Amino acid sequence: MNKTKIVCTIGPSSSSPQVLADMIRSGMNVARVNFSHGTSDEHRKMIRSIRAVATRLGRTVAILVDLPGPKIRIGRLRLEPTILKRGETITLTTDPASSNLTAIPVDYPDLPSLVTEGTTIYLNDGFLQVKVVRTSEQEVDAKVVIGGPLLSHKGLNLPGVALSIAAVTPEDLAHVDIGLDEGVDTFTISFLERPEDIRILREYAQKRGIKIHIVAKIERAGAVREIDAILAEADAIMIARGDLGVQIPIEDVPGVQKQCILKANRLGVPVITATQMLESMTENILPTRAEVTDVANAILDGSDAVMLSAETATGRYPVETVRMMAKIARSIEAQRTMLKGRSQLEEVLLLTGINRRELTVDDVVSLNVIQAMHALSPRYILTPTRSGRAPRRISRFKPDCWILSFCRDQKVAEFLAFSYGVVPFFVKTDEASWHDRIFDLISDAGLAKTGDLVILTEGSEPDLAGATNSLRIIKFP
Ligand SMILES: Nc1ncnc2c1ncn2[C@@H]1O[C@H](COP(=O)(O)OP(=O)(O)OP(=O)(O)O)[C@@H](O)[C@H]1O
Ligand SMILES: CC(=O)C(=O)O
Ligand SMILES: [K+]
Ligand SMILES: [Mg+2]
Repeated sequence: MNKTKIVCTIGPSSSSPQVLADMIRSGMNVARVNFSHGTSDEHRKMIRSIRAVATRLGRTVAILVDLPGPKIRIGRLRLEPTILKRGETITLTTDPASSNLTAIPVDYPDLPSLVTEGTTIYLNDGFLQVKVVRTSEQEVDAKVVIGGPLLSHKGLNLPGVALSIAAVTPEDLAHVDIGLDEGVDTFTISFLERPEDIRILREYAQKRGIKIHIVAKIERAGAVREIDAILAEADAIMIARGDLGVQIPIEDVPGVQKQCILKANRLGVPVITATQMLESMTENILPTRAEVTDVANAILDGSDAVMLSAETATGRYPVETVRMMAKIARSIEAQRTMLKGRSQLEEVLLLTGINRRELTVDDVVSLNVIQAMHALSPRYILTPTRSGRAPRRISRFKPDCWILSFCRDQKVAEFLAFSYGVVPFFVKTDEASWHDRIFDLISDAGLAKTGDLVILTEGSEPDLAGATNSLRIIKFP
């Protein structure tokens, strides 16, 4: 099994129970349902189908609802694909009832007022570019600079233009209601720039009495600037390289990715690296060498999870792509210590702690767990947890040893599907002492035998979240 978690976008290529089952068996940990595509009925059906298949296989698959946010999109095209030719002038219309049959519909009424003559508009993650020549109340005429085929519902980007709406729109809140009705509790916010949007979404769910997990998508220049504030509010972040690569210069993406990963690791916030990871597998049975190397480097840098988008949503080889992702992960994970020795994060934390005495109690406990692991090569790290914080603090170092985590809250256990090397167990127990229950569980599952060395973290007040303050090294009884 791979320690790096694999997130797969579900779409037409992967919605059948057979394909879903094969993807789960091949290593899918999280199913992403992008609410930007399809109808509410389809979203409900998809969520139920993913749950049904996972239950049948006896596997935990977390479901991630990706909210559309203020992303501007092309509407439904009359001609699929519509070919844009270099040099020709096209018309974008915001009027759904436009009589201009060749005009390209856009779902954003403010578009004509946001652009002026000379503005470059990027379509389909920047693969197509047009330059505005004139605007009217409901139309934008633009000259094609970079042409090619355009499909319905592809994104439209205006880098640097301030969008007039918040990242959590009224439509998003309606989508959240559907997700919550279906028992989903993990949502992404797309195109956010301000950490307030995370609070708005959290409070909305809280009004229904539900605690949700929020994944902040880093895909605008503003989000990169606000990364520290966003990391303080979000439960996880996603480096959404598709839109990011248009919103900031594409050559800046690798550096931003590395910075975001290190900052997220430092705080123990799970980080997903996303988009075009094995893009060529949408068409081909094998990825390029560059793609394989990109995935491996994203993992070595400290990604908790890697994501597949069109590869599994609309690609020809969804199952083979998941299998390939899992193989790349397993190979590089086995070489981690040899290639990097002590992780960059361990260095950073040890140095700040020694020089500036800034380490917190849980920094020290998690560092000690890692030191003990290096010295003793235990069978497992065992972490009872209330909030998921203790396993995440250890997981951020990307240890070679599996972290088995035990949790009384099913939603908290499910969210650990986003953390590297963590295997969550949902334990139905109110016993004050977890130990016997945990040891029974492990030996029943055939995971350890008498005499195996394990590291166990503990809190002096087991019912308190964030109270882990000690570790024990024990021989499995
Ligand atoms: N449920 C779906 N139905 C049809 N096509 C889908 C679905 N989900 C994804 N896709 C297709 O897969 C491609 C990549 O998926 P992805 O989820 O990354 O979407 P996206 O449109 O690029 O938007 P976002 O920026 O929100 O991720 C999309 O462009 C879309 O064509
Ligand atoms: C995943 C996503 O939203 C992006 O790459 O833009
Ligand atoms: K989306
Ligand atoms: Mg995006």
